[in-house]
Amino acid sequence: MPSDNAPTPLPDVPIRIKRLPNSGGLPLPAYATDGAAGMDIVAAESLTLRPGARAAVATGIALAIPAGWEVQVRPRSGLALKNGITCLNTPGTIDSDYRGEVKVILANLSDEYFEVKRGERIAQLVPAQVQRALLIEVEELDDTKRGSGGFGSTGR
Ligand SMILES: O=c1ccn([C@H]2C[C@H](O)[C@@H](COP(=O)(O)OP(=O)(O)OP(=O)(O)O)O2)c(=O)[nH]1
Ligand SMILES: [Mg+2]
Repeated sequence: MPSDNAPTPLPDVPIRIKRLPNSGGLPLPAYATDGAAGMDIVAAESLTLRPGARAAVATGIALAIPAGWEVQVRPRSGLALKNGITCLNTPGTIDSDYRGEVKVILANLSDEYFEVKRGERIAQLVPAQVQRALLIEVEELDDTKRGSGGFGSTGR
């Protein structure tokens, strides 16, 4: 049971989507369950990924994401765990001004060939609000306890 003080979910962000000529018969990205964070997106082509290979896989869709937002392309854990298939550039970034076909850059980290079948769900899309930075160039930065320590400097 949700508690009485459950936070209000953010409203759905509207994103215009266009089917491209190669999308015939394919479903649009969709949430698999009511609580799914990502919309599963399917491959619009079939291909074979040899061990260690990567490919930009067509999805048959293009988006117009509202300004101030992006869409992240993330791997599916089942493909990762069972087949060693991930998105090489995860999370992939779809810019709000990109109007080309959304592609999923799959990599086969396993030692077996992997068949991507057209219509198979290969990744998931998550919209995210983007905060842009204003860079302020300075001569000196303030001191901190960490300083330039990093990359395991605090121990395991
Ligand atoms: O997984 C991805 C990542 C990117 N893109 C598209 C949409 C994105 O807006 C564009 C550019 O992506 P990114 O900025 O990550 O790549 P880049 O190498 O910096 O290319 P560019 O110089 O075009 O920005 O490529 C995809 O379709 N799928
Ligand atoms: Mg870029």
